[in-house]
Amino acid sequence: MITVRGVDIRVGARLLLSDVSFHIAPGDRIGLVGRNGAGKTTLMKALAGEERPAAGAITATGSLGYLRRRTRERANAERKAAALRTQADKMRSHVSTAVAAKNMARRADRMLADLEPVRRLEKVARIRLPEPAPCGRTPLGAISLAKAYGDHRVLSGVDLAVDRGSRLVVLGLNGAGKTTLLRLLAGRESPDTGRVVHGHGLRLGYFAQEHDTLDPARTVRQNLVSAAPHLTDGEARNVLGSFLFSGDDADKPARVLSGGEKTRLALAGLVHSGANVLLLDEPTNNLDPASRGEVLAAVGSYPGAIVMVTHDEGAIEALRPDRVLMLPDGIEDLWSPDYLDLVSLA
Ligand SMILES: Nc1ncnc2c1ncn2[C@@H]1O[C@H](COP(=O)(O)OP(=O)(O)OP(=O)(O)O)[C@@H](O)[C@H]1O
Repeated sequence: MITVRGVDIRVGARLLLSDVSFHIAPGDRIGLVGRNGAGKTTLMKALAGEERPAAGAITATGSLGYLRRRTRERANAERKAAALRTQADKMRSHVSTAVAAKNMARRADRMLADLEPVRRLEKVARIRLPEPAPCGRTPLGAISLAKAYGDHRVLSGVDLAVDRGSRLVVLGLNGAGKTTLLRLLAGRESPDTGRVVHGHGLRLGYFAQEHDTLDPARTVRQNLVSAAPHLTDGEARNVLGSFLFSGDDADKPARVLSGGEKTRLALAGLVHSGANVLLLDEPTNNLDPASRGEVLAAVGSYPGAIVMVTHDEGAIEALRPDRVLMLPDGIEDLWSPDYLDLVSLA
């Protein structure tokens, strides 16, 4: 699975590709068409990890991600080894530098010998996500939201615009109103003043910390199919497998699931529901490392918009937020890694 988001590629000073976004799922067949010099080969190199984009991001999950990392490491090592060899060639002819030249050439050889051979893909990425339903440019917004419980004012004057495919992380100390904001956006509660604005084509998916989106009496499979009714039996089985539910697990009632299993099931339903905006409240709570990895891969490659509350730095890395909203003040800013220090406090 590869997700390309807002990628710019420069060749020297020239901007060869600008704002390229698309998504490749396992089994997809894509033809790249363009005139000579349009950037087809450069884009292929970028997908393989040999070219770095000047802006935007290319992310790959599963064995594709592994392959891209190996390819990048190999390209770096080959560049360094070539530079060492060039330098060694220049120094070889002088008696005073001949020994150093020989050492440099040896170092270059060692650098290449240490590289793991680039392996062919052995299996495809496990999670295959459908495209979210089409929607307008800003599927979800909020205008001047305020909420109090009794005398306790939690939120006041919070404005928000969630653009298609955008990534927003909500940060704030305990009790700052993060869950309250997500509940207001999800329509689970009403604001005292202000309003939530639904844009054209909005399909909202809400992941609540308490898993109240699951029906405890229904089985794992039934819960998935009620969240994502378009799935065939075979697809539902594959989805459950990719979210680590195998064999008999599918027939268990949701009420017997552990906290981590409920999290996985709720997220499997959401990412396959056709939702184009996901509201995720602490989606990695209670997860063992394998489940957390699957969930983060799903979050990282989901092409719709996400509004996430989390105190998990790994979840932020997978999300790659564009913007941050700080509560209770409702201050919005472009995301910067400087905000990571605040994540564990949130
Ligand atoms: N139904 C309710 N009735 C009364 N007070 C509530 C209710 N829901 C939330 N609160 C209060 O509103 C404040 C904000 O709660 P909220 O759960 O939104 O905070 P949070 O930022 O998500 O906190 P945390 O990081 O601890 O999850 C808290 O003081 C909480 O006790």
